[in-house]
Amino acid sequence: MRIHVVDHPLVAHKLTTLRDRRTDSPTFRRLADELVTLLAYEATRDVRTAVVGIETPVAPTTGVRLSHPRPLVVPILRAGLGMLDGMVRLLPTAEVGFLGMVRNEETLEASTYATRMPDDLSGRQVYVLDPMLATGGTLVAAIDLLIQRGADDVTAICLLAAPEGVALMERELAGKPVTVVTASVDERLDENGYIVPGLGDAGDRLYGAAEG
Ligand SMILES: O=P(O)(O)OC[C@H]1O[C@H](OP(=O)(O)OP(=O)(O)O)[C@H](O)[C@@H]1O
Ligand SMILES: O=c1cc[nH]c(=O)[nH]1
Ligand SMILES: [Mg+2]
Repeated sequence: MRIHVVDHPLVAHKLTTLRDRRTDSPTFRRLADELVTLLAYEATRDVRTAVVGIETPVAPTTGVRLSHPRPLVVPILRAGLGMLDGMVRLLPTAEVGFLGMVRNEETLEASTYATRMPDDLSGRQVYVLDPMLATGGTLVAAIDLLIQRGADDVTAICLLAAPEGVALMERELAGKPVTVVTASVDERLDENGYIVPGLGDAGDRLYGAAEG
């Protein structure tokens, strides 16, 4: 597994406002959207392309286009949905699948409540969107499923990560074709499994507190 922490002043600037508790939901949504586009620019450095021939108004030449099969983008509901628009703005032809996952607030175990994506991902390049890599339970389970279905290149884009989650991924996904791209690896997790300093509950800050 590889990890890439994007070191860029615009990323740091947007992340600082995102972390600020005074930032309201509409601003938080806009910043998450802008930030994912910047992270996605780095995360798609190895997106697969094919050489094509074209003609400009002046001369024939060659260029590149995204190759087939198209990349699959998988936001992890709920909070990952806040990253989808920013991602598909950069990859408008990507196919989109959905994974609904929730972490039990006491045990911190992740469970899956919805899966809507192709059964066969053989040879597919997949981009998983989840703002928070905390204990890592959610992303490990999500990526295991994608690899079981045949994905051979998985990149997780996270706004924030905790060292504990990165370590779990390194342990559980060792030797697998997985990359994590994030704006920051923070200090630690607190006793409730929240990233410190973090930004709080990403789902709640995007969409309001969830019941049930
Ligand atoms: O690394 P982990 O310890 O597994 O935690 C990370 C997960 O927790 C949050 O989801 P949450 O369960 O709060 O669901 P939500 O997106 O519906 O708010 C977050 O969006 C991640 O998916
Ligand atoms: O800090 C955290 C940890 C998990 N999920 C969140 O939304 N925030
Ligand atoms: Mg949440």
